[in-house]
Amino acid sequence: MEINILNRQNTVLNKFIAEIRDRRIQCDSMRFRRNLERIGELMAYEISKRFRYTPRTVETPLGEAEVELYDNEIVIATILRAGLPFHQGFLNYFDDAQNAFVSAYRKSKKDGTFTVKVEYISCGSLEGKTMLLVDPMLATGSSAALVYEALVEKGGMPAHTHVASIIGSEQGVDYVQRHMPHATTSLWCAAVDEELTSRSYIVPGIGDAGDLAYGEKL
Ligand SMILES: O=P(O)(O)OC[C@H]1O[C@H](OP(=O)(O)OP(=O)(O)O)[C@H](O)[C@@H]1O
Ligand SMILES: O=c1cc[nH]c(=O)[nH]1
Ligand SMILES: [Mg+2]
Repeated sequence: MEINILNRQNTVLNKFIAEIRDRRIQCDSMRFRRNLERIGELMAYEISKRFRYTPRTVETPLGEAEVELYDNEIVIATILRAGLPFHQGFLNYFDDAQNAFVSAYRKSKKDGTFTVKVEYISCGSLEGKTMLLVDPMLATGSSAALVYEALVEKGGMPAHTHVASIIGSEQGVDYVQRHMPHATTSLWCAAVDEELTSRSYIVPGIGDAGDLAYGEKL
């Protein structure tokens, strides 16, 4: 699996990551959502470098211009809730993409562990398409791997899947490498942190992305 960690190069992305991590800035939920969206836009640009391009001719008022355009059929798939602002960033650039939405949540057990439950799935055909599975947090990696399986079962097999996450953990990166198809999946993270808490929150991470974007849930 191709793995791309974007903050290994210093760019303006660092500022957006710093703002979503900073406890004094992240509590401004409108700015937090917009930062997830801005990171989605930057990642869309980076991922577009992997697409397949063919030459086209565009008529201008004064003549004809040659331009290379991608012809991948793109599906942007998102895990509710925290994925929504990130998804919007991708959709701002891939404005003609199809879209898929999946609900996944952590169901706690009495012993303090949890399983991830996938319930709602809305998607069209994925067969032969380029799927972008976007979710800002990759903690244990279970949500991404289970949602991928559920989407493929319902929509068919994409030609290639780009899993895009903002903050990953080393454990999550390792998990998706072991549980997703090697040849047809790429992973993109803005940053990867070393640790998880006993409740599988990323350290230093950002906290709970869904709550920061939309408020605490019961
Ligand atoms: O890699 P994992 O260990 O599976 O964790 C990552 C998941 O956790 C977050 O969602 P959460 O369950 O907090 O739902 P929310 O978006 O509704 O807050 C996040 O958006 C991922 O979907
Ligand atoms: O650190 C984490 C882990 C899962 N979900 C989050 O929102 N944050
Ligand atoms: Mg959450």
